[in-house]
Amino acid sequence: MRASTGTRAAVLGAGSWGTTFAKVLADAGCTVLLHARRPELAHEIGETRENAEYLPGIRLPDRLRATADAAEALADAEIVVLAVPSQSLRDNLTEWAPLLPADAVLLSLMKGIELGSTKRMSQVIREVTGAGPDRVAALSGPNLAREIAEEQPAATVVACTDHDRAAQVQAACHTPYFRPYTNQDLVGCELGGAVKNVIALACGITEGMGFGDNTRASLITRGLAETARLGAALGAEPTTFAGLAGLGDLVATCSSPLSRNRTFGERLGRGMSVEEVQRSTRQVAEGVKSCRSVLDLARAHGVDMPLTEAVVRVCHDGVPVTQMVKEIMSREAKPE
Ligand SMILES: NC(=O)C1=CN([C@@H]2O[C@H](COP(=O)(O)OP(=O)(O)OC[C@H]3O[C@@H](n4cnc5c(N)ncnc54)[C@H](O)[C@@H]3O)[C@@H](O)[C@H]2O)C=CC1
Ligand SMILES: O=C(CO)COP(=O)(O)O
Repeated sequence: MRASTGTRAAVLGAGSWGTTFAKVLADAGCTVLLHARRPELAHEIGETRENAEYLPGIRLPDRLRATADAAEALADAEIVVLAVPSQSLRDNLTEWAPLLPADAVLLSLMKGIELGSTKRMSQVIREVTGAGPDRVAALSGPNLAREIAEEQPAATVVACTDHDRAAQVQAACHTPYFRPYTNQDLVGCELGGAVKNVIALACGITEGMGFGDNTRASLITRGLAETARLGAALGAEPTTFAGLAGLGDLVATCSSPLSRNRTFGERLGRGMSVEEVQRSTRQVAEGVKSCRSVLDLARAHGVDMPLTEAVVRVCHDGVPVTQMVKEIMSREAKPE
């Protein structure tokens, strides 16, 4: 493990993953400023060393400070971590862009595709900030926030087209419980993270309907197949989808009761409406919106994504979950 003591990091977004990753960076030796939108949350973290709303019971390290002042968070940062909901990134970043240090790495933790533009988060970051590809990275893998916050061992991928930058971020977040690998396939890693949320919704739906492990394994496997098809059309490396940002994250999210996407789907499967489920949670379940942008992206590239389409039909077209299952199962028979 390379020591990274002294690296200055800013984490923008104090939700469950932003706060957890800020802890990881601090545990790896970085000096971390965590930016919360609400001054009262920043104050509470400072006073209690806990983000009780998102991570109750987790003590945050002393090397981590919280602030509601973005300029203070970003001053002199060498690594700027973006951890807000994907659909609000463009607006948030437009506000922060003038404050970004010129050479800082911009690291996306987000797993979504922008509605309308169908852009990946790294593309939004480059467009808003003008940063070159060597400064923009993404972190993705089987990383349910609560488990990482409890220091349960896990691995992840730091993706950047520039290997040296990926290695810089890798060193900055490597701890005894968090093991980052590098990968230069940014496209594949970002797609893996965004599409697995959509497949986790499908898994949750069938779970809520009372179906078991065969159904889930079938969805995971066919979900991976359609993710890889989209990746091939967009120039991703096929091997990425067999890795942590592909299969690894897909399996974790589709299987875990901690996943917000899977839980959202489970509630739909039990009969709640999309609006009812949305009202029942404060945290972001990215797949609910990103299913539409993923499908738009697939159609623009002539890629068939039947599971993503099924999730769109339930989440946005009001199709009942029983009908969704019938539609998937009655598709034309074909070779695997
Ligand atoms: N929670 C997890 O286990 C993991 C989450 N991720 C990804 O990280 C990203 C952030 O997720 P979380 O921190 O879990 O989300 P969250 O819902 O727990 O927190 C979102 C944070 O963004 C802030 N925010 C800023 N602008 C906002 C706006 N306009 N609307 C709503 N919130 C706004 C909120 O105040 C909050 O601090 C997502 O893309 C998610 O898919 C990735 C890996 C693990
Ligand atoms: O991305 C995640 C795990 O890697 C978290 O998934 P959820 O957003 O569904 O909780």
